[in-house]
Amino acid sequence: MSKNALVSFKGTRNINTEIQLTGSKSECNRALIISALSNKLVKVENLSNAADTVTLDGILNKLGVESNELGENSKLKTQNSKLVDVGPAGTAMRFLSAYLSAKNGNFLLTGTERMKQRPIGILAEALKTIGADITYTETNGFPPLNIIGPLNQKAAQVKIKGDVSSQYISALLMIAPILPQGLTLEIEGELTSKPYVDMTLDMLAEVGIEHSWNGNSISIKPQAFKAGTLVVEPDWSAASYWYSIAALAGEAEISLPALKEKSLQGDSQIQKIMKIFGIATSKSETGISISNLGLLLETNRVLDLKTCPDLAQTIVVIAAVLGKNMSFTGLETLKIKETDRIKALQNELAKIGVTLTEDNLIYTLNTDKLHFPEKITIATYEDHRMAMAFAPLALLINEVEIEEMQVVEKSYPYFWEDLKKAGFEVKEI
Ligand SMILES: O=C(O)C1=C[C@@H](OP(=O)(O)O)[C@@H](O)[C@H](O)C1
Ligand SMILES: C=C(OP(=O)(O)O)C(=O)O
Repeated sequence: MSKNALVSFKGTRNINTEIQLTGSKSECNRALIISALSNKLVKVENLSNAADTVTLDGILNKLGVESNELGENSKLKTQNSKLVDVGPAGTAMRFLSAYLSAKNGNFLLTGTERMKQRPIGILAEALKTIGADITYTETNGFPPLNIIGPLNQKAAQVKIKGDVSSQYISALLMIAPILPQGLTLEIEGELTSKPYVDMTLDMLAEVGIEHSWNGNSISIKPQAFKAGTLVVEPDWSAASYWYSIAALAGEAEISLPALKEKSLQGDSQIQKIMKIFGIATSKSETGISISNLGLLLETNRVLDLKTCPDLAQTIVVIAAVLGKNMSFTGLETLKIKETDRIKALQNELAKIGVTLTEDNLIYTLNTDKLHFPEKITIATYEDHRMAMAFAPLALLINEVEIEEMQVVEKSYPYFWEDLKKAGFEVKEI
């Protein structure tokens, strides 16, 4: 049985701290795949300690050692598939589906029970069109996948739906340069989480891979990776919890070294979004610094979060506890993440009298019955972001119990230590 965290904050709600955030898991997981595809010509610096990154790194290292043992050019003769378990890591599942299709071997790619409910058919079918040998071993369209590589390229052009997960597109773009005919993706429908596709293309460009993007079509020709080092920046999604702490504190001055205002990560737009909650961001000598100006702007507006889905829980919870009846769009993909994040938010916000209701894909908070009990217990649904989005409530509620505290490992393993550093009391119970 895993432990819960009992979080509290004693004394005046004044936060003055410096937090060194771990590397971005999105950048890391791309860097690791690119490094493996380049046969280690590309190096990675500032690897994250996020469990999703540690898992992917471990898998790629193990596969690398095994393929070296067999010799560079020998075809794997094994009949039995090799088990590759990504646990809860969505990027690892999606990126490895493409990577393993291009590799020599017979793999059973699987993950947690939740991973088996997260759709992968759009990516798997696109890979099959390109020539991959993939079968669903349990449910059509969902992991686990049996992948027998390397693929024999049949098509260089593939249509792919863009509105379910950008990770499918990133996965395909990363293997494109090593495909004999390269790849053109024709994106159908609106592209969700677009900054993550930009991040993929920018990181590929850093190691010499060129692309063209015209209208809805992205092309990458077969080409070689250039030797180089991909240096990972701190995680902006993790930074969002410090914006939340700043917003709920009376006074706050939080320094986040090494973060860049202009980042490859789309979640850096938290800087702009948080202005409406009175949080200012400034450049410091070491990184960035955030402070609470105590000024709340007019929040009677609709915020579109399609380009930053991982910020949704943070922002919805901040608006809820500050009593802002805001509306949000672009939340469609939240239902297929670590949990159904809409349901999880609705359940947990109900505990402070707040509702989140949907009408025509517009989600609206009603905070008219907002109240803060003496103690609240938050369920986390195997979702790191539920734990981290709700923990800052300890600035407003005497005791906040966060169930299954280890969930934060997925992207921000030192979250609880960092909270303590900032003056929170965190007891494991
Ligand atoms: O490519 C990435 O690194 C990610 C893309 C996003 O997923 P979707 O594209 O499925 O929205 C995001 O939610 C996830 O945490 C990381
Ligand atoms: C959705 C997330 O991750 P993934 O899809 O990689 O599991 C996340 O980190 O919020």
